[in-house]
Amino acid sequence: MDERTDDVADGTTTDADLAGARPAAADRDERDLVDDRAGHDDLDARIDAVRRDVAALHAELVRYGLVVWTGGNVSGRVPGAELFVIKPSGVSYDELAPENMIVCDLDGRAVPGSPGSERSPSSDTAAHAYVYRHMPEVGGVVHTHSTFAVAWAARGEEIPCVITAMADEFGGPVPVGPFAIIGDDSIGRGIVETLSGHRSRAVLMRGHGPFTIGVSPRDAVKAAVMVEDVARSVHHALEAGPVEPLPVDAIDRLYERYQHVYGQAGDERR
Ligand SMILES: O=C(CO)[C@@H](O)[C@@H](O)COP(=O)(O)O
Repeated sequence: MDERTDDVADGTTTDADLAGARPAAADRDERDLVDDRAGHDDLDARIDAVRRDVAALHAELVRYGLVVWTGGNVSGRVPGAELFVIKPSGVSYDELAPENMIVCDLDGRAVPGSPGSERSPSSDTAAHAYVYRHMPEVGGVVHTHSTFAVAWAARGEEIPCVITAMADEFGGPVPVGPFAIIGDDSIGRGIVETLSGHRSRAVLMRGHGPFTIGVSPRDAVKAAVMVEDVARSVHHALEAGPVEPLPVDAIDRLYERYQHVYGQAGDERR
């Protein structure tokens, strides 16, 4: 191990120092992973804050019944740095903690020697990284296998906007993205191609399940909770018979109200 990695072992080097390190692998981009204006000390604090936030938000997926076993994942962009934090792959939700979250660059590579990097990052890391590279406004990404949203994804059907809760949260139908197999950029590309310029913060990846985005990890988790809620409601409505989409002007008015009036002035989506 080089001196820098040795320092990590005894705690004298932090994420920030490593995140500022020139990429170790020769084939890495020469881009700077750190916003120089911010400085390293502040960066370490920002990374720690995202670690805490992302670790805590995984408990919300369990709380709302959106995942089973080790399925699903949450990530959060580190403000002012070309980095994001994501959970380790296949680790029990009971074990997840800030110190075992994994800091990755925007190519989805774990920062060498950073706390948690001894484990493999989520198997969806490439998808999350693709979204962060191509949607700079996105601060958080979530994936779940929540039952009703997965059922709509299995059928390859968008969820029609037939209730005001959908107009509020998604500004229209929840769209379906392409069938894509994990292992390269195809899931991430499907998310970006479907959601770029779209009001919805949720996409039903065909044959797989929901991915959601947000201005923050918490915003993306909220979208994951709400897409499962509306998927369930609309499914049950359809069981009783046909449904009618809301009028477009009503959807527009409800969406605008929800973005700019609902909640408090300091809310993050304002
Ligand atoms: O859906 C997939 C992959 O796309 C699951 O493996 C995913 O929910 C959980 O994987 P990770 O534990 O994050 O590696």
